[in-house]
Amino acid sequence: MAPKIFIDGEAGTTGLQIRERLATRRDIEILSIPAESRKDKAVRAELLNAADIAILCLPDEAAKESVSLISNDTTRVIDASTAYRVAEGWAYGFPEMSKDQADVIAKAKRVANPGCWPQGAIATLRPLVEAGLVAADYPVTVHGISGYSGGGRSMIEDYQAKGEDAPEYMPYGLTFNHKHLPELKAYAKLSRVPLFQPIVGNFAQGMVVSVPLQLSVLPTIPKGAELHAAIADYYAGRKGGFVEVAPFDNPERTPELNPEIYNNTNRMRLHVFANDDKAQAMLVAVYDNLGKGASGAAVQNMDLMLGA
Ligand SMILES: NC(=O)C1=CN([C@@H]2O[C@H](COP(=O)(O)OP(=O)(O)OC[C@H]3O[C@@H](n4cnc5c(N)ncnc54)[C@H](OP(=O)(O)O)[C@@H]3O)[C@@H](O)[C@H]2O)C=CC1
Ligand SMILES: CC(=O)N[C@@H](CCC(=O)OP(=O)(O)O)C(=O)O
Repeated sequence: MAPKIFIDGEAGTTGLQIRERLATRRDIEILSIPAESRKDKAVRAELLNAADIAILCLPDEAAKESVSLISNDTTRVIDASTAYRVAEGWAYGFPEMSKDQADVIAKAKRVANPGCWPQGAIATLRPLVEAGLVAADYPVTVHGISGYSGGGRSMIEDYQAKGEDAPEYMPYGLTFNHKHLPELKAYAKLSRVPLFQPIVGNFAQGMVVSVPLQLSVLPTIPKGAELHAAIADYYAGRKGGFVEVAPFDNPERTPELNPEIYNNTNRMRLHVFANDDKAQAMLVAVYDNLGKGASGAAVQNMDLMLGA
């Protein structure tokens, strides 16, 4: 029998994109909730308990409610919200993050899908921290730009309603308390909370996440090529992964840093730029906030859990 998948929140931004990605799949059965019942606890409870895998595409509180409505021992969960990303008993749903993480996810009953922002910074920083090239207590700064779909249905409606009057460039997170900080610190293996300052751009989808590095403050100053080699080695030979590393190159500018180029794919491409004379570098990840940043990652995790 085909495994049953229930997307709780299937009418939202992330849920809809998961549905689209699964629309042609014949190896799974989608349990769909009638639109008028989508917030009805009893109907949700029934579908949650009937599912082999429930994918939660809900605000944090509603995701916690869904988990509490599961009364059996068989339904496995992928949660797209922030609720469980550093919680005990939950596997972090970034399969490429380490050599064994895909196996951990494949066996897990509870998987927390990563936040869109942290994934790019974890992908570039973790290999360097593990290799000892960037100290765990280095005062990391992360910044980036995301399309407005990152803010879900309400932000999409707001940008679309404003049309040409919508802001082209809107920095936020200015209290430096973004909800992604705990997972970013934990899975990049940092001992200090990073400074994270994101931006929303007036485009729907896609993102660029950057980590500038002042290498001169490190006890041993690595060259740009060493940073690149460590990152490239880290992801080399990972079967079925979606993280790729661009060749080491030092252009003044490049069209590869267009946030929209991997839209509607699950790709994440990493870049290292450096000036060895100045002991400066910048790590950059480019991907789709709704692909590897959300819905694509959820489908990747579902496939791992199904052994597909
Ligand atoms: N957009 C993105 O790029 C990413 C989003 N996420 C996370 O994924 C989750 C979903 O986000 P997103 O799809 O953007 O958000 P949306 O606001 O687009 O969708 C959320 C959906 O959940 C529904 N919902 C709200 N409360 C309940 C409830 N109690 N019971 C059932 N359904 C409910 C909403 O209905 P209604 O609109 O009628 O309230 C809406 O359809 C969030 O936790 C978000 O933080 C994670 C990574 C990236
Ligand atoms: C542009 C924008 O507003 N983006 C969202 C992040 C979206 C995301 O990653 O979702 P989670 O909330 O589930 O982590 C934000 O910064 O809060």
